[in-house]
Order: sequence, then structure tokens, then C-alpha cells
Amino acid sequence: MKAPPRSASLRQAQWQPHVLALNAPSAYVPWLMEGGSLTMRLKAHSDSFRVQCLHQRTAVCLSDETAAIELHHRGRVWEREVLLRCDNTPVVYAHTVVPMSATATDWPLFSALGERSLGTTLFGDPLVQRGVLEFARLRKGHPLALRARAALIANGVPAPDTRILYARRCLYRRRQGTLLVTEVFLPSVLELIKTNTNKR
Ligand SMILES: C=C(O[C@@H]1C=C(C(=O)O)C=C[C@H]1O)C(=O)O
Repeated sequence: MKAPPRSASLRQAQWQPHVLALNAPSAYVPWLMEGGSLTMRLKAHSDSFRVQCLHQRTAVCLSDETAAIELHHRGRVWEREVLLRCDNTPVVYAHTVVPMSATATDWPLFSALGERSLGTTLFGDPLVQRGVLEFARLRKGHPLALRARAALIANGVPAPDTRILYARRCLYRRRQGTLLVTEVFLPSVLELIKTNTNKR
């Protein structure tokens, strides 16, 4: 079978269900494997937490997301991108897509989230079904790595000098809707120290 052009392989990631296959530095593993809300974990590791909404708009789905979000072709989606900040330091770049076919009945709170965490609307809603986590190494040419770096620079934060960014993604379902959340962990997340296990 003909290998995809090199540029295509740079733009796409190999998403897989086993975190150990990433050979990520061990300090990333607890973050990648977080089974609950990432928001709650970040809050437990910081004195202040903030969702900085970069944009929420329609866009063309990324090529390695089309099948994951059960689109038959690379169509337009609702796209939300944020920086998650702990003590004002960006530690996660997150990208969420919802097919345009989704209705307000499927995701009633998504369109008006603003700087509220998406996690607060997903965790605790009995109608939301969470899929399995997938993990990937994002090279510098992957769209989400490029966007994460651009978002940091646009916010006056130096882009990480690492060649690889480690990411995870998860598909959520509610009624007839699907929603794919991808979280790109910035190296700064490794500097966080657990402050209060009881913090909410
Ligand atoms: C899914 C969660 O929501 C977080 C908040 C997001 C947002 O507000 O866009 C995106 C990704 C998540 O890290 C979570 O807290 O686990």
C-alpha cells in the first residue's frame, strides 16, 4: 500500500488507546490518564484556574478527526479552542469539535459556554456517555501543535521548544450528538504541584 505523502503524515497523528505506546516522559502519564475531569485535576494543582476561550466558530474538521467524530467526509463543525490556565500559566491547549448536524437538544450548553469549563457540562450530566481515551504524539507540523504554539505566542508566552507535544482525545455522546475533545498538554503542566486534594 502506498505510504501517505510525508506532509500528510506530519498533519495527522497516530491516535491509539494505549498511553504507554507514546513513550511519553513518565511525568505526563498521570495527566494523560486522568480518568475524571481534567478541569478538576488542574484546579487541585493550582490556586487559580481559568478557561481562556480563544474562539468558538465553525470550521472544517481536521483530517484525523473526521472518522473519530463519525463524519462521513471532512465537513464543517462547531470548533471551540481554549487555553487552560493554572495560576495564569497556560498548561493545556484544548480543541473541541461538534458536527454541524448537532442540535441544541444534543448539547444544550455548548454554544454559550464562554469561559466556563466544558468539563462542568460533561461530567455530572447523566445523559453524557464518555468514550475511551486515545493518545498521540503531535509533531510540530500537526495542526493542533501549530495552533497551540500560535496561541501561546499570541498571548505573549514563548512556544515550547519541544519537538513533540503529548495529547489525548475522547469522544462524548449525548442523545443524537457527538463531541470530540482533544487536550494538548503543554510542558508547563509538569511544573504544577498538587496543592489541595480536597480543593474543588
Ligand atoms: C472535558 C473537560 O473540559 C475541559 C475544558 C475545555 C473547555 O472549556 O473547552 C476543554 C477541554 C477540557 O480540558 C474536562 O474538564 O475534563
